[in-house]
Amino acid sequence: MTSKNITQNIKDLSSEALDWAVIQKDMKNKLGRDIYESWLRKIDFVEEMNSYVLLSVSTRFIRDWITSRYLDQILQIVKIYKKDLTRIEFKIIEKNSENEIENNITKKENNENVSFIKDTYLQYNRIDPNKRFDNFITGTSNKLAYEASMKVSENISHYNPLYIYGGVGMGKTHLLNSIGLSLKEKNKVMFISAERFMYQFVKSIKSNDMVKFKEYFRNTDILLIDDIQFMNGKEAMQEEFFHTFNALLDKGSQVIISADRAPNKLSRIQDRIKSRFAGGLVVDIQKPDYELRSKIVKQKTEELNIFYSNQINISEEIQKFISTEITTSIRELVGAINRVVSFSRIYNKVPNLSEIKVVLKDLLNIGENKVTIDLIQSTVCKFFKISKSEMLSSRRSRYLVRPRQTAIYLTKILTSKSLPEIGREFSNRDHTTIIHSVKTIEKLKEKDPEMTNNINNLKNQILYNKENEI
Ligand SMILES: Nc1ncnc2c1ncn2[C@@H]1O[C@H](COP(=O)(O)OP(=O)(O)OP(=O)(O)O)[C@@H](O)[C@H]1O
Repeated sequence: MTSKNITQNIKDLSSEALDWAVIQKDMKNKLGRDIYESWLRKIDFVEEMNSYVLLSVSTRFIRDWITSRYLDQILQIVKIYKKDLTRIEFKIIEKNSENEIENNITKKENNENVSFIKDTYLQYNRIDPNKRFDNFITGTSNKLAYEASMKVSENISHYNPLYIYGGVGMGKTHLLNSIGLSLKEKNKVMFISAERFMYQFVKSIKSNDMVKFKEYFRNTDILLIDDIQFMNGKEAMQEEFFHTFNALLDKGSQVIISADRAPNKLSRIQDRIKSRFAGGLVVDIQKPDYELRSKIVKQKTEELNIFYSNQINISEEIQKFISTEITTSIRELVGAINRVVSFSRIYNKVPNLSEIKVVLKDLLNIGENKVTIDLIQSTVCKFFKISKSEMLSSRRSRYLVRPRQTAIYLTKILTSKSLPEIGREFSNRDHTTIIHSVKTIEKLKEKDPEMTNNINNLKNQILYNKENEI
């Protein structure tokens, strides 16, 4: 199997019809089970046109939520299978029959004296048996977080709350899960992501089930809450969380929190909550150094080799290549090994180094992507001869609006930032302003060659530090 064949196989995928079930599976893997179950599972496929795909959801709220947070990632996944699709459109199709079914279930369960709401939580309280302390590999960057998690599992309320933070894919969920696993025999454990907490919270308000919601969360012995940064800006949810949190600490329950940043860096989260977080034990997980990366690669390769009865022998050279090149996160590292193993099983041979480069192309690119919003803003400001404070101001003079829209457009196409993230970097503008800016520039590009020229020029400067080539 040559690199050309592999590339061809990847290309061949584009000629097949879009299989929504496959895309849903990818969304689940890429964005995680919680986000998938809460929002993405509700998306139905309607039809595929030349350049866009039409999907449906049942309410405007769900559409807006998905559009503002996950649209980019969904499009990226869709493009893997159909690179010609450039847009996703949503249609609202109300699902009365689904609501009726849900109401009937509620009634049935109420009759049987089983709390509907409680069961709903339990469905999402699944602890993953594969993420344990004994398969968490430690190194300098995560040792402290690991040891603190072990301590909490041995001695509840010793450090309360325990707050673990670190970048994406560094092992925070793995540690929270391990704590949950080791304490669940003797304690009532609740493991939930902040996103799911929010979803249940909104659902309980809508269905007048707040009492049960409060009771359920306040009755737990161990509350593990993942990705707390997600609460940003959601005042009502923060209020509820704060009271739940205090009630739990008062009764001696253990609270463990994970986030992508330190408590004092959390944005749009009430100060009293941040200060509560900072009052417990705060530990971070840093980026893995080479030593840890190579330990993980070695151990995971050995595990998989044993699992597949010694049929997969990934050479030291390849192990070293992966450990050196994939530095972004442990998730990428583990993903890379899994991909190499899948390749070996499909093609019945271990890939050589040049094949590895094809198989892991997208992962290897991640580390090289150095385009930041700051770079885009500065380059655009220099190009249009305006200052950065003018660009970020709220002034609407024409000589500022176009450069601002251009910078927003370039951020959208050159980075993987979501619309709200881009909005925040442009002085907290709303995501609808961001959508409007992108659409305006797209339209202008179609009819104004000067605009196309400017955009190409700017793209070159940002990506390659060159002025005139594309
Ligand atoms: N030290 C480690 N040893 C073994 N596996 C690890 C380690 N750290 C992370 N992993 C694995 O890497 C993957 C990503 O880890 P995890 O989901 O815990 O990251 P995270 O920090 O919670 O990321 P996110 O912020 O995206 O939720 C998981 O499959 C996890 O089991």
